[in-house]
Amino acid sequence: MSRKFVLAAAQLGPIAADEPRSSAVARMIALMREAKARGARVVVFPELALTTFFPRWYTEDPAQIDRWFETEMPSAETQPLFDAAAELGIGFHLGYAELTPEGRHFNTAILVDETGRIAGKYRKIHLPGHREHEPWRPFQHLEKRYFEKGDLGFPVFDALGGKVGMCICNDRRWPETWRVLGLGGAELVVLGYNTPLHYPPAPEHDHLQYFHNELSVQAGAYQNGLWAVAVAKAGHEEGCDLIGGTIIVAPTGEIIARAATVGDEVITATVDLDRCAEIRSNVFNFALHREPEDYRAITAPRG
Ligand SMILES: CSCC[C@@H](NC(N)=O)C(=O)O
Repeated sequence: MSRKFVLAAAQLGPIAADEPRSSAVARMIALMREAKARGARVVVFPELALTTFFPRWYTEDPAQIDRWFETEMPSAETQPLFDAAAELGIGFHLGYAELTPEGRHFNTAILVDETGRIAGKYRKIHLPGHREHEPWRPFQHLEKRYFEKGDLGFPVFDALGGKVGMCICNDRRWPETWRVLGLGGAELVVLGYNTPLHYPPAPEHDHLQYFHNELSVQAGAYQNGLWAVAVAKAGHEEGCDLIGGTIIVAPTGEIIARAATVGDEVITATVDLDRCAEIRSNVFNFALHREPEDYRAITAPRG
């Protein structure tokens, strides 16, 4: 299978709280068709792409929370997305809230290959925000309340003719995420995000939200010699502004495609997985130049 292909990132604009999943799925199918028309082999959708970003609201009622979660994938409501992908022969990445048969809640993403097979699944490890209601905030960020920490590590999957790693939103800010994926051999990392423009605990950093997104993804790509795609759910959603800034980044750290809006938008780039060697055989040749004996503090237990 060719290791050179067109990759699409499908940014989503806001999803209202009362927008049915069928509407979000229809929007994604339209973006998927556009991606295919532009020659894409795979299209990457954002974190929690089926619903509004519900951790912005506090509730103690489990039923109010569970309604945002998927108990099966595909489900009746998401099957049309799988059907469209099979019809078009295109792979996709989808973020959603997962409720397992055991009653466990995860912030999850799957990678579906061009044959319709679920080739990979990841459950978010770095859960940002807080657990209890903090009424002083203009909106909540209750991922620590509504999700368990992911239990699948940072796996790397055989897909798209190469090695594909996944992470989700806040994970992208942590160099450890990228290095573990890089050590696992990832040649492409796919991720989605919901990032509010306003960060209530440190509003003096609000103007840096786009910069920090690019800084994190570009550094992760370059320092591990891999391709990265980071895809936003963007725009004014239920009173909260979410950044756009969807990007595709080469192993050199260069941004080669960037969204121009905060709405539904497809961007594409030609990805050659063999280009990872430009970095991985040189400055970040792990076998030659890494010094793990001196990195032990990184994996010391929380103190
Ligand atoms: C409250 S922390 C900042 C927001 C966080 N968002 C998610 N979804 O992880 C992010 O890292 O983009």
